[in-house]
Amino acid sequence: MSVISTITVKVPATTANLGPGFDCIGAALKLYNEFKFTRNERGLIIQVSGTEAEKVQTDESNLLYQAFLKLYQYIEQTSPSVKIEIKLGVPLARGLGSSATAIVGGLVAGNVLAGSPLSELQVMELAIAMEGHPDNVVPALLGGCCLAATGLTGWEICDITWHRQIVPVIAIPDFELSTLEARQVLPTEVSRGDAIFNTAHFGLLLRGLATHREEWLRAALQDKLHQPYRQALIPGYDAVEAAAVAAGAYGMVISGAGPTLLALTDELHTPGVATAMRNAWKQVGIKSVAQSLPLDIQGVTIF
Ligand SMILES: Nc1ncnc2c1ncn2[C@@H]1O[C@H](COP(=O)(O)OP(=O)(O)OP(=O)(O)O)[C@@H](O)[C@H]1O
Ligand SMILES: N[C@@H](CCO)C(=O)O
Repeated sequence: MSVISTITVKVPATTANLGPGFDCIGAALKLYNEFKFTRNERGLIIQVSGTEAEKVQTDESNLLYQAFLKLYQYIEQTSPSVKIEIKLGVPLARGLGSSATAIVGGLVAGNVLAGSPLSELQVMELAIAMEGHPDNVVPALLGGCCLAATGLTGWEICDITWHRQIVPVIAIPDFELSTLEARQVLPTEVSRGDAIFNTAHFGLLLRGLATHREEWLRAALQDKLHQPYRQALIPGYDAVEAAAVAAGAYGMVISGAGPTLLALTDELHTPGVATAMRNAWKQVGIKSVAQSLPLDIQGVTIF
């Protein structure tokens, strides 16, 4: 069997939670990180280019490399020495699944270089264990919008129908919010009322996404498990939400753990919603980049 000496893995950004689906739903977006691994006898080399490249670690602590090592640990083999070239398109710590791209990229690259001993399901389980929740890594691997739930013997993954007329618009501010910090503000227990609220609204979200029925979508994006606690970490949240809705969005939510904000709208209102979100943030002194990003339906690609 010939030994593979180089491989490139392209992994999409993801937006998790979609309001009431905290820690269980996410969608892949057409924004990518690319990771090239080349066997290299002279020890670890990590080179980074692209968006905010200077912020990524270039030593053994790099998350992408840690995931690569994890794969080899799991299959009980010594990892090869590699040169890694990272091309960043997904901004870091903004709620767009940058850590998931690194985890998925490192595991998938490691698996291919090792001769593909693990199935896609095994790689997915390792990725979920590393990230701690499934809602970014699963769509990053599979593409589209995915729901992950613990089954009786392992994870159950459902692909969620996303009506083609529903367009995501994201506004990415120029400040970071780590997932760790955004999880620390959450209560460990919630009331029965809040649990029922989210159960009902999550059901409504799934039906709203499938049907594009506007009144369902407008109501469905509400959440009581994480957003009320996280909004204080995102200055201007209320103003950006009001501007997005006034410009024609069905509603707005925090993308992942934030601070990126995600509005759902239709094709016609997309430019107006993006401009309104950017302007609302500008008025409170925050620079942002706002744009529509279609769903990626392919997930991780290898070449
Ligand atoms: N391409 C990468 N290579 C190496 N490490 C990365 C890469 N991308 C992200 N990371 C690591 O992940 C951290 C960001 O993870 P964090 O979970 O806080 O945010 P996120 O994944 O962007 O957002 P969210 O999980 O809310 O979608 C970075 O600070 C960095 O340490
Ligand atoms: N579900 C996760 C996504 C961010 O990684 C959270 O909201 O904390």
